Amino acid sequence: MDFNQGLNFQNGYPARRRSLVDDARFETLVVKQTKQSVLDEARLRSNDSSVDPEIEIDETQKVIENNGENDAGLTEEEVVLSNAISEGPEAEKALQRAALILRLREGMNSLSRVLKSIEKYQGSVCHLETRPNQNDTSQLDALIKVEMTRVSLLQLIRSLRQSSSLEHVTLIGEDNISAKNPWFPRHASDLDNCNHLMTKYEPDLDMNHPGFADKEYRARRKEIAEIAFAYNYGDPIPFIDYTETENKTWGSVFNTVLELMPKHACAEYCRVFKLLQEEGIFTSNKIPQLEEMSNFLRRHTGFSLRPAAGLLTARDFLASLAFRIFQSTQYVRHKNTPYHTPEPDCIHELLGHMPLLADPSFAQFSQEIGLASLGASDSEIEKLSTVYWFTVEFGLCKESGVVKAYGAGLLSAYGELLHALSDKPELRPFEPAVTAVQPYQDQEYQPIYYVAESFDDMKDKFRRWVSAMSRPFEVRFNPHTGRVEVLDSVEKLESLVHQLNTEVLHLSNAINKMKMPSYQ
Ligand SMILES: C[C@H](O)[C@H](O)[C@H]1CNc2nc(N)[nH]c(=O)c2N1
Ligand SMILES: N[C@@H](Cc1ccc(O)cc1)C(=O)O
Ligand SMILES: [Fe+2]
Repeated sequence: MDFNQGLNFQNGYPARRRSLVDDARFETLVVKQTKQSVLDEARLRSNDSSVDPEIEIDETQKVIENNGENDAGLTEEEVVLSNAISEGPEAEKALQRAALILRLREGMNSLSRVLKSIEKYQGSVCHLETRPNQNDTSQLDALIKVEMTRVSLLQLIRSLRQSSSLEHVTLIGEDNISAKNPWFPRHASDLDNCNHLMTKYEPDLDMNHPGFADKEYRARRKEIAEIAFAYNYGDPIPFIDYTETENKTWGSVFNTVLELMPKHACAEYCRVFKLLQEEGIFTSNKIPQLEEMSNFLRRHTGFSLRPAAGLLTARDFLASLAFRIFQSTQYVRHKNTPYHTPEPDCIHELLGHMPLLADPSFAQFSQEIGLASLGASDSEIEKLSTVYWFTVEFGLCKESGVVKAYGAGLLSAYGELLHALSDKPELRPFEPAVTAVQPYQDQEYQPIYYVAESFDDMKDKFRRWVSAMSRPFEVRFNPHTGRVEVLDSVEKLESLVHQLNTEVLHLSNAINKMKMPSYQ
């Protein structure tokens, strides 16, 4: 991933703010670069010599961990700040507004020292708040908004960090402090800013990735990711001329799923799968193009696709569902592991997710999850994505007493599908509030799956649980404008009620007409 293209800091909050889901913790640029060079070295060795790769991996891992620790003090904002400064003398002198959060050891005494430092670096204080620290009431937390040149700001932070009267200092983006008014996409075009990636399972960075030591594979993966980085809302999704190897990988997964499906997949999945075969989109000899799949979805449920460069943060991924948009990867898993891959690829998206997204009731439900995620707190996003994980990705349900799979991660990975339905894993009844706090990993087969009484029962339970979430406002997608509206005024609600009344009138007219003798 090219960090500059993949990240956008102008969209209201930096990536780290959106990805506090445990797994989704963003690496700082510094950590990433260090990791990259260590990994490059390791790769060189494992590519070009016959040294036992096991030993290499252990050693490299140690170096990564150490480096990670050393750089832990730099936040993403500080890295961005110092990068901005290095652009030239103009940039150095540009005034920057910023918010600092400080933990003061000696209460108000420390505060006066901090204010003096700000004065010394010719900064001005625009806002100041203090409160007792929640864990240790003898200490004080302060929020200080300042305005000063970027160079001075960086110097100030460094000097504050050295001060013994401060427990710690955090710099956060100026527009990132209001929890009451969080930024979230209001229109599908805003999703151009919602494509933050989690880099942990990229073949470039993860030594366990099946493509880690395959140069050609990594180049291809990168070439396809570039398409996603360059993509903007409204563009047609570029055609990919898949290689024979890629089509063969698809074919082997496709044929195995086709074989297992009648016995193991839920009815809704099987219904749309057949439709996709009839339309010639699902065939064993070629990977469907995202554009044709997007058009198919649009006709059935109004869902559409946009290309994604890799595994997205849960917040960004869920947000797009609010607009009935699914962010889909376009590259193909490594040929050596058709039965399972640690990161989503287009086989997972196409074979796993698409059939259910073309099902009207499931599409509606997916959009509701998306809407519930907009402006949700980090801990709510974490719960939401955990439930999503154990349902949409890895869910099992009963159908006339028989356990079937509806989770996309099972229907795109026959290795895991067979594992899930064997007697190896533990099966538990699906209960959103309990499932929401179950830890999971996505590198290997799951040890635990949740089984719903039925597919519909899962949707109902999930829906009820989602609507009880604590977000202090309600949102609605307006299909006429394609915008998400916050329902916060009597006027908006009145006009909505009017609109719904008109629809109800049409529905009751239809019922009355059907009841008339002339209709029979
Ligand atoms: C919301 C939840 O975390 C879920 O597993 C998401 C995460 N990011 C993703 N990103 C991509 N590209 N494709 C996916 O299927 C997902 N799934
Ligand atoms: N394991 C899935 C792909 C996948 C990986 C990670 C995820 O978060 C989701 C899906 C497969 O092999 O098809
Ligand atoms: Fe998925």
